[in-house]
Amino acid sequence: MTTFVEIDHVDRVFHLPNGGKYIALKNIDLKIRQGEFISLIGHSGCGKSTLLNIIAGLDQASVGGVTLEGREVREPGPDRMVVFQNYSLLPWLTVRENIALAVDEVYQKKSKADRHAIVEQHIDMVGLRPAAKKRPSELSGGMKQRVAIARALAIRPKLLLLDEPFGALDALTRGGLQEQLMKICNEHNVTCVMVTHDVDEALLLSDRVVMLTNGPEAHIGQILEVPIPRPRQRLEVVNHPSYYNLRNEMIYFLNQQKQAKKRKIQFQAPTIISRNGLEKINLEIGFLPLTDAAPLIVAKEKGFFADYGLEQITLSREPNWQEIAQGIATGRLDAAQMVAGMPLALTLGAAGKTPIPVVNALNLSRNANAITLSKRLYNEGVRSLADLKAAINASPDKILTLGIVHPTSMVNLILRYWLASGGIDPDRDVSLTVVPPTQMVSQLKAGKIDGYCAGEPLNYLAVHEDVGFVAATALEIWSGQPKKVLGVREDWAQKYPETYLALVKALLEACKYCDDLRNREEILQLICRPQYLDIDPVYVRPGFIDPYDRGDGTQPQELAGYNQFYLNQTNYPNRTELLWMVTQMARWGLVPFPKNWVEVIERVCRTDIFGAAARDLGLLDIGEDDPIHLFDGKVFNPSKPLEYLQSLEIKRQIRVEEVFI
Ligand SMILES: Nc1ncnc2c1ncn2[C@@H]1O[C@H](COP(=O)(O)OP(=O)(O)OP(=O)(O)O)[C@@H](O)[C@H]1O
Repeated sequence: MTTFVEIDHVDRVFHLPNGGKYIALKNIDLKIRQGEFISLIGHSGCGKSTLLNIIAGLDQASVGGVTLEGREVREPGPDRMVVFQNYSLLPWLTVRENIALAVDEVYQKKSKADRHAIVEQHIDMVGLRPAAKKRPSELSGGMKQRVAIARALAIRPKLLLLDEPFGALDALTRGGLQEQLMKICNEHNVTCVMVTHDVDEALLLSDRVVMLTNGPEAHIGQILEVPIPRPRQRLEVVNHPSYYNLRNEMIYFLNQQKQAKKRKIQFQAPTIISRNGLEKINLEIGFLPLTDAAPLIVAKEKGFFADYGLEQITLSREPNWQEIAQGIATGRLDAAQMVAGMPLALTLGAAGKTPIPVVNALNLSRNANAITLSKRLYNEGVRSLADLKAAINASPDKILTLGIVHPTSMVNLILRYWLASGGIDPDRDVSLTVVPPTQMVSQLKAGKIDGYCAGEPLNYLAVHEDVGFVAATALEIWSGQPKKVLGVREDWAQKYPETYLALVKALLEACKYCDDLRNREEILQLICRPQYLDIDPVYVRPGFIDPYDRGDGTQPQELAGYNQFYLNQTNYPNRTELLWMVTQMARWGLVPFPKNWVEVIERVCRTDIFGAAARDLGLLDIGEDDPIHLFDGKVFNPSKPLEYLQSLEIKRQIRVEEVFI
């Protein structure tokens, strides 16, 4: 993406009269393309206007900054025009004079006739010719806002900034103006950032909706791509297949922020409730709306948490894996469902982040990942990895984009491994991009990505919607691969040892329940409820209960063990597997390979806690650290990880360092 505006790690700290400080914005990082329409949405007071003012140059970031076409924004300028909710027109000037004032100021070198023509063109653009001689007091709210927009556009700003521009208008006027703005932006390729509270307005106008969390320290919680083609008609937008999904995502995010705020207020009261011999029985556990959240949902709904004394468990549905990582890092979440590599990556401080020791004493699921490629590739004859390589070779100018849910997820490591085994360099021959799971299918449908590696039900959804086919499943690449784990901070585990043990035991029981196939129908109904996956069970059945069609016309595939929660030593936090992940993260430059890898693995992989839980439950066959067999015939021998790493052909520069944890 060519960056037009870059908001580069912006913090805004306000110094308060009492000597304290208020951190309104924290680490806002966003790149905007030319011609893109971005909406900023979030609850009142979260910092939307503060951010807009920083982009406008009306306010300064305390940390980081903003660049427009590579130049730093330090003060207001005619290349950025702001349209405010209250119009800001000069009351003693007419419509024409208000617009002319800005035009005369900016275009001093143009002739009077040229300036006049610009003013008249913009009066027409917003349909105000009959009112051109009227003063603001003689205009309706909608007309005043049209003047403000015309005035802003007349000086051809590079960036149009709109702060709730239609907030004060009635619904009819608002609708008309939204359509006019959309038309003007399309015709003139205007780049816009708009603050709004209105979910439908954001979806109608935007290419991307940036959702801010509540302050203090508001940050970007989620970014939604709106894959609805332009030019847009309101009715077509509302009828677009992704509209209600996107709308639900936004409402869910906003509701969740509201609840988080409430919980923060309740936090004033003592938040640690000790009972039943446990240090803390009230836990907040994060999860993502994916099929493999089943053990957490079952533990709550079937009473396994309560059986182990954990009486007050809140399952918090999170928008993406970044939010899970942040929730654990800040202590907002006690524990979370995590992608398998996340405890390790957080502990090592992957990608230059501050290391946060996180431990795993329980694997929650295995397999149920797959690689989906687009129907377009299918129609070009791509069926296998070799076909994909041939397609890439045949079009060297076109770089395919493939989605992953998080850099530390197994899907990233598995997709990279699969590509590299076929001679495709995952960093050079294709482009990998992080997409929240909830947006994977809509981005594939919109042609923004050409495929992805993800968990279920995302692969089957692409097949069902006829936008993709499954090129390889986890069972074919590495049968039994770890998928989701239970992550908690190491200091949390030390502070609440009995609680942690109870949590592991309750979830082990839930995992066992999930792998009793007689319970699957019941579990399907539980996990699809609105507060969890919020999806029609029909989309989750394939692979979970029924076999599924891969979307390539072949017979439904045998999927026994595809969603695995307990059988075949699923839950053992296997050190060999973790070490393999270290090699892959080092292979792709996410982390250095730790000289002290034994220490790192022992620290993250808490087989001692798993062993204690298994013993208490009478489980004897708990698992062991066996070598790993992958689809390309290579065997990973844990006694020589560096040799293995060096033997891999496609890789980045390997750094071998002592890692201090
Ligand atoms: N000059 C200031 N000094 C101290 N705090 C400030 C200052 N300006 C803004 N804030 C605080 O920063 C936070 C963000 O304010 P901002 O106006 O950006 O929010 P907003 O999301 O635009 O809200 P709304 O939707 O209600 O307009 C608020 O908590 C506000 O009280």
